[in-house]
Amino acid sequence: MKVAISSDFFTSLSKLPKTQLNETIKLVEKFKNDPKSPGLNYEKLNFTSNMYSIFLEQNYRCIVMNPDDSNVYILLWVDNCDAAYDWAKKHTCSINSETGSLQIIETQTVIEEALVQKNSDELFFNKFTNKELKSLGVNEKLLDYVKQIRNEEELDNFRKYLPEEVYEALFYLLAGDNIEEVYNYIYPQLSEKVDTNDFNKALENESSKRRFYIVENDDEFMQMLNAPLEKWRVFLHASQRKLVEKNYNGAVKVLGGAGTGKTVVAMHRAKYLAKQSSFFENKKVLFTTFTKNLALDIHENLKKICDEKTLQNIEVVNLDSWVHTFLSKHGYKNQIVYDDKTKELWDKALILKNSNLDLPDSFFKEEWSRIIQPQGIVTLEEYIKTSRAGRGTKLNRNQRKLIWEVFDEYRYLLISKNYKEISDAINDVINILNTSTNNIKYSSIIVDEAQDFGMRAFKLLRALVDEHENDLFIVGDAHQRIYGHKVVLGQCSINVKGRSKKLKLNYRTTDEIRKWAVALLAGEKIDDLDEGNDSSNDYKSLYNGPKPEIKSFQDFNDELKYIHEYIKNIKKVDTESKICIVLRTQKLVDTYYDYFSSKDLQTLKISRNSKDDLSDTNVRIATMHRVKGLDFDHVIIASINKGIVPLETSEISDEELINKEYLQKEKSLVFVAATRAKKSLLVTSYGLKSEFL
Ligand SMILES: Nc1ncnc2c1ncn2[C@@H]1O[C@H](COP(=O)(O)OP(=O)(O)OP(=O)(O)O)[C@@H](O)[C@H]1O
Repeated sequence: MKVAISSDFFTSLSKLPKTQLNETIKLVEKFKNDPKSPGLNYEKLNFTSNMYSIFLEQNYRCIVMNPDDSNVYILLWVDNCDAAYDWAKKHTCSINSETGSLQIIETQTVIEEALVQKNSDELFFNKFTNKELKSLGVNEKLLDYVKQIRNEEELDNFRKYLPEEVYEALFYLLAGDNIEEVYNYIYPQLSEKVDTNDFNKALENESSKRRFYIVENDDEFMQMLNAPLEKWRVFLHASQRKLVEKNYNGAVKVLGGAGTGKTVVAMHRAKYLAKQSSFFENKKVLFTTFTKNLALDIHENLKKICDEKTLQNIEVVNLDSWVHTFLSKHGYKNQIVYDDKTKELWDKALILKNSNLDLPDSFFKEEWSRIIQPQGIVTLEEYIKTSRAGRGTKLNRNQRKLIWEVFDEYRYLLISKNYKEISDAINDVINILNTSTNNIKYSSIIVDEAQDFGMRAFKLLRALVDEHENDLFIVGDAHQRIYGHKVVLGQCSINVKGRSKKLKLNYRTTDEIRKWAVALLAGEKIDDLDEGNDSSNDYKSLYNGPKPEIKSFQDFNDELKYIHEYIKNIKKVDTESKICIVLRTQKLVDTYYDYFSSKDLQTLKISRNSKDDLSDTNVRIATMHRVKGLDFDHVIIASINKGIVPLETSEISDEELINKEYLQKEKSLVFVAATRAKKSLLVTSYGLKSEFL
């Protein structure tokens, strides 16, 4: 017996009134345990083959499919009696003879409506034969309609009638790919001949899994029923599922533009590994991120997709917190410090700068963070021998000696205060791990936001998991690097050769917003977290919406008033939507927060230490750094003025390479902020606007 539930069923379930919702959940539980249970009141629908209705109280019905002579039962829809019958009359659920996927097709409706927007464009799909279109999964009944589609707008109108993978295939054809390319991308695994009566097999088809869930695990299933709206929890895209459910012969790297579901994939991967209990020997899966608030959000989301036992096998923590906890357990006496605490020490150390060296102060800090710290250099001898590849200024032996005096002093000052920079603290962890008998090791490590991790962090992660099958799963996107410097995984003993993957479909952002954001980074060289480069050419979004609105104002008050009105207008039509105002600095966050709090607008600041409460509809205000990894329906990036973005800083160096990297990071910050938006993006400035606009 196989019991499955369609994604449309979840959608219809989420629209039920509370009483019917609870009743349906009870019924579904009964159904799942035994679809033939006498307690289920079945009625054969005579206007369709294979479909039945099950009675619920107060005249509600579930529509179920049970193909002839099969042991497959699929829940398709739930609604009030008339609407449920109407749905069943208008839809068929059958196996596509070309692709083998189970497709729900709306047949009895006036679908011409979707194609009313006649214009002079030629009928785009006319140039393809029926056989070609059918090979991509287009149902026989829809062929004539598909052939009337002229452009992307019409395809979008028609989208609701097409199975997702078929829409995608047509979208790629419109974008210029040929039939073979599209076929290989969407259906890479198809080879066998299709049996259109084998529903058991059809449910296992990769495309079917995007809309049918086979009920196997009770706890997991009940969790899904209680949160039916967020589809990513259950229905992964085939390209995502492929990465999750596979055994790899070592470390894997997954790249993907903003919103392509890297975090979703990483979470499902953690679940997949944590369920393989044989693999454990009491070791857990570590899921680590760069920022704390994202780790908290991920933990909340994992609770929604994992049963309790699986969840217990996963530890979710941002790496800095992990390091703090580990060291305090080991009686560490030093205080881990960040830039705010070290500034004073640098000022003192730089007094020793030799006046014969014509180098700005910023040079020393850069040299420290790019060469000395990542490579763990502690003596002059090591520094003299070290390669400084990638640094603009050349240094001879004597110059290195003179420079070292400043570093020596800076390190002395750190030691005298019992301060440790995070990378030194990480080194101490590695040393403890190497000497300790009670070695903490994980069965697997999943790394999200990998682009922001430094070299030492990766070395620590390497030390925390032995090299074996499925040891490391690293996801990231260097377009979004806003903290650290480029790291080459291969130099951290992490070999991903032959195991580098890429996600290409943006699920979050409209294509209009994606294009605007990608254009910000045009011409920048973006790395692939290893030795190569990454590109955005193959990164697409299948959603459309309004173009980003870019507005400049004379002064601050005009900008604030406009944003206020803009938000009020969104709230009128999209009352439950999540809106976020994103700013470059914390000071600006405070200013905007004070202003809007004094108006009739409910606002909240996103903090470093708390997870985002999805049910809260207050307008969020946050820095660009703080919104990393999150999503909102509407994003407003404000105060994009000259001097603020890119932020003018005394740290600007006269080394061309460094300045270029600084500018790239500032662009990445705007890129991250813009790509948080699902539906709309407003970008505002006042006075002189940023050069990025
Ligand atoms: N298969 C899917 N079906 C439906 N929604 C999905 C799917 N995969 C991802 N999403 C949605 O797309 C959005 C982006 O996903 P996610 O945060 O995992 O992307 P990301 O690549 O990690 O993004 P970023 O790098 O920009 O932080 C989320 O809202 C997520 O719920």
